[in-house]
Amino acid sequence: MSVELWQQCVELLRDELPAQQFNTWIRPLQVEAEGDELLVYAPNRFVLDWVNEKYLSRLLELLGERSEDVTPSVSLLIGSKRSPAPRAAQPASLAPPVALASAPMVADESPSAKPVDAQPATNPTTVPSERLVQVEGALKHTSYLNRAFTFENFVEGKSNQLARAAAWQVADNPKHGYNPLLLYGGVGLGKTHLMHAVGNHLLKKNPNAKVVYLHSERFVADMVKALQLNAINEFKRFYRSVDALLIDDIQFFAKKERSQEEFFHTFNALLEGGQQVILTSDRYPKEIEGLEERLKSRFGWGLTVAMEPPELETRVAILMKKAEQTKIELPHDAAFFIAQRIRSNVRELEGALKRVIAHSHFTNHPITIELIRESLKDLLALQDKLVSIDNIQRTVAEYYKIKIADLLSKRRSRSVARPRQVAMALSKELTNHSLLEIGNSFGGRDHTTVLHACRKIAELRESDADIREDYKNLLRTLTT
Ligand SMILES: Nc1ncnc2c1ncn2[C@@H]1O[C@H](COP(=O)(O)OP(=O)(O)OP(=O)(O)O)[C@@H](O)[C@H]1O
Repeated sequence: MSVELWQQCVELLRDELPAQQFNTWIRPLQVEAEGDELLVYAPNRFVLDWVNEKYLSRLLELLGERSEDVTPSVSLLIGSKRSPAPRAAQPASLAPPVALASAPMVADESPSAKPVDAQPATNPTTVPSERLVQVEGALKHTSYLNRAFTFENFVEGKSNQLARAAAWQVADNPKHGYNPLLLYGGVGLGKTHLMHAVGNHLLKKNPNAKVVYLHSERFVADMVKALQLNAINEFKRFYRSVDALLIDDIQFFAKKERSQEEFFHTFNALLEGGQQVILTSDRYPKEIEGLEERLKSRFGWGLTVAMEPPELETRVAILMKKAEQTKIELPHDAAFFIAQRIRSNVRELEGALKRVIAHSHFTNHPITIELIRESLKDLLALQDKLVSIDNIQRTVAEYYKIKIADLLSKRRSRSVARPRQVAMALSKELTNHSLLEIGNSFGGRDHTTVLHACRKIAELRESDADIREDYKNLLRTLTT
């Protein structure tokens, strides 16, 4: 059984699963061959159990179809390829009670390799008190959490459900949740909000808890300062004494070797001490260039969850929630209008709402679609310019590698008809043109053809992973 064959099957599974599920459960798996057997490593028991329950049988089926008369033999383990749990050393009792004829499981809850290069505890410092105060001064600001970022204020939707559940688990059950918890995704999608929500919840449960939040650049700056002041020991002690360490945007650690080194040791010390670590990143950590492999591998010990841009219904719910918080009356159709047009991320959505509210206060008029059009005039004009039917046709043709003329033609072959339907559905979703106008722009088709295309694509987005992915990619290209 080869690793390549496994990778092929993983690729096939990628087509069958929504991207978020794939990224959360399948992507962190590592694999290596041992004789005829494949050893598949999950970063923790949670992932292992989930993969075992939900995806392993499908993977075995795919492997079976491709490995002719050999019965696929796969062992699912906890650990990682570079430091796998030594199988021979595991007593039989480690195998969880899951019967899997062709996929025996061996699990080791704790990461097998203790960090060999973890630094010993630092000696008590003898630095003069003045320097100590300076360093503490530099560190003090780190502990402030944004009290407004709570679970209650966080609107749940398909795109953030998993991340919210994982964060809640950590908040409600630290030490038994995932450690580290790493949330990743594009800008303004609520990573910082969720991270603070955990911190706030920990503080609510235990007001004496030392919960420290900071941006990774702050960590770097503090470390540089501590080095300059020859007070790195205080720095180490401070960060290792926390109950929970929350670090935002760890991609900024890339290429900062000394900081990574320090962070690595802090991280290990916290994990060993059972203290909680929560991290965010703007991309999948394995894809951060200039980040040491050993750090990437440590991140995998906990749970890594993707956050996606919210879908329309969630955007509407977020707007309603924000309006409620500011005690502003926002009619549902007005929220819908804004949510339909501002789709890139939640921060932009909030920004648009703030502008609308300010405009309403300023003119002393209630919030109506008319008022929204007026207050977001420049934004909407810019968007209309970007998202014209012409632009949609150009982008779709490019994406599917067909000619724009094909989209407008009468050709009915699948390779052209499906992209045409996608382009029509996108035109309906992203522009304010009527069905009739859209039909006219696609070679003079009537409005029922456009309606049929929109329904067909909506249906396929539910049932066909390829179309779902294509549509998502095209939406992203056209709106960001
Ligand atoms: N699901 C949500 N419900 C309510 N508010 C949300 C939600 N998601 C994001 N927000 C709000 O959107 C704004 C941006 O969120 P946040 O700062 O957490 O994004 P981020 O993913 O950390 O972005 P960046 O990578 O740019 O730091 C915040 O004001 C936050 O409260």
